[in-house]
Amino acid sequence: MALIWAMLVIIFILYAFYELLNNNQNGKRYPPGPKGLPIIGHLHLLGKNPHQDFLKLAKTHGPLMYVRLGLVPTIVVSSADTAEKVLKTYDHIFASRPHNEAAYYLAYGQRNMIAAKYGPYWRNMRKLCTQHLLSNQKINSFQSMRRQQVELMIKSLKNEACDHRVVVDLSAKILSLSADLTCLMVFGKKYMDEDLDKRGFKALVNEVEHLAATPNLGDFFPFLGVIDLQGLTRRLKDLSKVFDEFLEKIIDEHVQSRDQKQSKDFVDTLLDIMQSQEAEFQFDRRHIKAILFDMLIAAMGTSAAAIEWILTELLRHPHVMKKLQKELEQVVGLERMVKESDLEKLNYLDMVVKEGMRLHCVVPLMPHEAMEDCVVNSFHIQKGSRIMINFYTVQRDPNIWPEPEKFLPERFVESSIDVRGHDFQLLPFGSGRRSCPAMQLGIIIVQLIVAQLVHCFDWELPNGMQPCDLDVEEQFGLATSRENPLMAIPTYRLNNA
Ligand code: HEM
Repeated sequence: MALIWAMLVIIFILYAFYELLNNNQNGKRYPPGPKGLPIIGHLHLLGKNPHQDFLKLAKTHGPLMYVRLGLVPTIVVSSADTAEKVLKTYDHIFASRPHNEAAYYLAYGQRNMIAAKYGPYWRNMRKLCTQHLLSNQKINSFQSMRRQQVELMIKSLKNEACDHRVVVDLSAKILSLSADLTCLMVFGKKYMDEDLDKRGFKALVNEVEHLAATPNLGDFFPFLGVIDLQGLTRRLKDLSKVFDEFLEKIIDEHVQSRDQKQSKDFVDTLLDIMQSQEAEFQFDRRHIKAILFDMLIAAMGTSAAAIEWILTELLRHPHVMKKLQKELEQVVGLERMVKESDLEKLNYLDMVVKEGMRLHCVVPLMPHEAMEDCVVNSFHIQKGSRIMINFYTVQRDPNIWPEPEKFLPERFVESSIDVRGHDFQLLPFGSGRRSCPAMQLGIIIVQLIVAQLVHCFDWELPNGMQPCDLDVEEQFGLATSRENPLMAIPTYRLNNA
């Protein structure tokens, strides 16, 4: 009991000291924001979908809003103009990442690329990944693997569709395909549910995603990290041990079979780099494991969620689905499946994918950190602040997007706006130094799988459900996906049945 009292007194003194420091604003003008509570600041205003809560708050407080999450000063950016200032004009100031308990325990002390602080280490890691793992040449080398895996999924769906009007869990199918594509590219083989440990591969990846997205008191009150009031640190340490053993085993297997291989997965490429000592920084097994972990976590859920959302909207808008099928019939024909080389001719598909990614932002809030004091829109942002660019709000801004809640692929007719980070009103892959280094791969995977599923099957909702009744509830996470699985009835439509 005495210990608890002592701790409460320490917390109170620290808090009083913190408030004293923060109330002394030296005449600086800070961005507006809602009124906060003592100690917790604005944490109570955030629910299970914080990007939606921030959108509501931004309507009152504007495109540059100040909130305090526990002890962490946080700036929320909610317009394309302000996003451009943060991600382009002052990118050199905002390109770091804040401390993150989950990444600290799971990713070797934040040694992965996603969570690394800005500096020479991150720069070297990023250069190494973009040159050796995510280059166009490397992405193309996996083209036939992608074709085979997508065809396998179509075959399995076709077999299921033979049984009259079977309802399939499309979310699960897409996630499973995305896991297989990722594992084959990164590790050179697929991992089944029974792999990794008794909980199973996908369940553990799921757990990582869940823990990484759970608000951790240690991130908002740094001194609470060691106390682990929520029991999250214990779970994170347990998970990191399981993953570390798994990744060690994979590296050992690759070391043993290296000479017999013709095509190189990511592990082979990283082992080559380690042996050649060509990396411009100390590069050992720990770094290989951190990169492998990154690739797995960053790739699987994001692509799957984007595809799931686009199919959701196609099911909600049958006339768009029909129009896309028409384009596929004209460009590909009904005698064969879609190839990657068809994608550049599919203009309507491009519009459908852009509109799906605009309306359903898969990574709505990726945190950055200010490395120096800075003035944006005449407001002061202090060094160490967490910066959240709310891509979800930007992509639903009615001043830029008429009828922003509607799924209207036609809004991209005659428009040069694309998703590659130059147009600040549409940033599904971010922009600037910390933008997604696998943008090209992400676009290929999403376009290919959406096109294939729409080309090979007619889709119907189960139990007589009307398109407008299909829900769009979101589940915030590392990748924001559908809360409820997408269920639909496929009917094979190509002539080679
Ligand atoms: C549709 C699929 C994808 C979407 C929507 C997406 C989106 C994003 C976004 C929004 C960011 C953060 C930008 C920022 O901080 O401002 C990001 C970062 C990142 N993504 Fe992706 N991504 C996708 C696929 C992938 C894939 C397939 C990989 C790997 C194979 C990948 C690897 C990464 C990495 C390593 C980072 C961190 C970059 C850094 O901090 O320097 N992503 N992604």
